[in-house]
Amino acid sequence: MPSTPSYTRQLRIFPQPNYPLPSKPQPKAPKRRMAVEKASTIRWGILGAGWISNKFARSIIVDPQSEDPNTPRHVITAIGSSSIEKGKAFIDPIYKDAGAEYTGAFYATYEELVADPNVDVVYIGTPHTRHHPDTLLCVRAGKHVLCEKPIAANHKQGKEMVEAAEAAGVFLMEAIWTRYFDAAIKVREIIAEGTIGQVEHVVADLSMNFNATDVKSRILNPELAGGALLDIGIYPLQWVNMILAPLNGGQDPKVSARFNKHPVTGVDITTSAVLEYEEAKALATINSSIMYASPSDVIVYGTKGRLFIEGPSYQAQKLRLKLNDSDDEQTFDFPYEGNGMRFEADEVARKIKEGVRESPVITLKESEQLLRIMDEIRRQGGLRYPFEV
Ligand SMILES: NC(=O)C1=CN([C@@H]2O[C@H](COP(=O)(O)OP(=O)(O)OC[C@H]3O[C@@H](n4cnc5c(N)ncnc54)[C@H](OP(=O)(O)O)[C@@H]3O)[C@@H](O)[C@H]2O)C=CC1
Ligand SMILES: O=C1OC[C@@H](O)[C@H](O)[C@H]1O
Repeated sequence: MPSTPSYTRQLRIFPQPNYPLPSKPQPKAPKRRMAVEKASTIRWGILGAGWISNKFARSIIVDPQSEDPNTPRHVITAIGSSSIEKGKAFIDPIYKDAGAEYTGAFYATYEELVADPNVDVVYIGTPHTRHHPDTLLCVRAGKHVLCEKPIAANHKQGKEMVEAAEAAGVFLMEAIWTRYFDAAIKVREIIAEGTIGQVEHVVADLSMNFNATDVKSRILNPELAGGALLDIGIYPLQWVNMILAPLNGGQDPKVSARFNKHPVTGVDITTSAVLEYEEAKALATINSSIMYASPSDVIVYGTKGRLFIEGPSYQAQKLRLKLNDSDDEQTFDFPYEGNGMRFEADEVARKIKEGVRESPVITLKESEQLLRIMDEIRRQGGLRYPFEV
């Protein structure tokens, strides 16, 4: 007779993760604009006057600035765009909305922007395939860089960028802004304190109906490294990796992935992947689609309870905690004014002033790891970009 199987969980000893915090947690946004005595100023150049650059510039100029005196004050000193007219149409309304006037420079080439001595750090808001050449241009000119996500279209490009930044001795960070919200900091705290026990499974999603029809757009165009994974799938992936990678001994997770592809351009439009973090003894599922809208939540299941991160998962501000030994659910709200991109900008400014070359909240090693994972997901899904062939 075979012995009755025991479903009792074997006692497993898990290290609790020691998640990094931003160098100084952001104080709550003030209700009224306040004059804050600042230790110093950080001078931004904006490269690419497109949609997200607009959000970023607004967040650091129009939204309330951090009250922390050690967080430098943000100013924009240069705009690099395909034309001076576009640059002006981009920045003038932003400064006007802040009750000020833009007095910085305009450049019609990115090369001129990186030669401007009045720029400390460049925000790169260009399409995915431009991140590699644009970052190389900036760091080789001695500029610090905050580069939009994904930091590169593939790992080969990302590795070169990291090496170039190291060689130049400048700061480089991938703009995973999600990690700098108070809600994300709280998630790291709750898990690190062991409140939900050992993390067994993370289920993370970001799906939005883009109604994308233009096959030349950066969302659908493989020449611009389009597709759901690189544009929005990176958010569920970064949540999962933020939670599980510190418990996985530096190893990449094992990947099992499938794509639903665009009928014309072949980029992934709906993406699912199971990730196995072997050493952490945990699984994760990431889902992302540009064909439908979902609640876009993240749920972290632990042995003592679950943590629900309310969507959209790129910009969390509400958490719900349900422990096994209680019928109640605890809610945590982290409201903020504006779109919240200023929190990552604050981290960049503080780190540059501290003289360090990266942020512990999203290290360059992890950015490289995210690229390796996405490369593998694309390999299994059968998506190679034209510039990779
Ligand atoms: N953090 C977030 O929430 C978000 C991040 N993003 C990321 O930001 C990046 C840009 O996205 P988004 O702002 O939507 O893109 P847009 O197309 O709106 O803007 C990109 C800008 O890059 C410049 N550019 C340089 N080369 C090219 C090229 N070959 N084709 C098109 N534009 C070019 C243009 O500016 P110019 O003519 O002025 O030089 C253009 O306006 C992407 O990497 C995306 O993943 C996007 C949205 C949200
Ligand atoms: O980062 C992003 O988040 C929001 C989306 O609208 C956008 O396309 C994407 O790049």
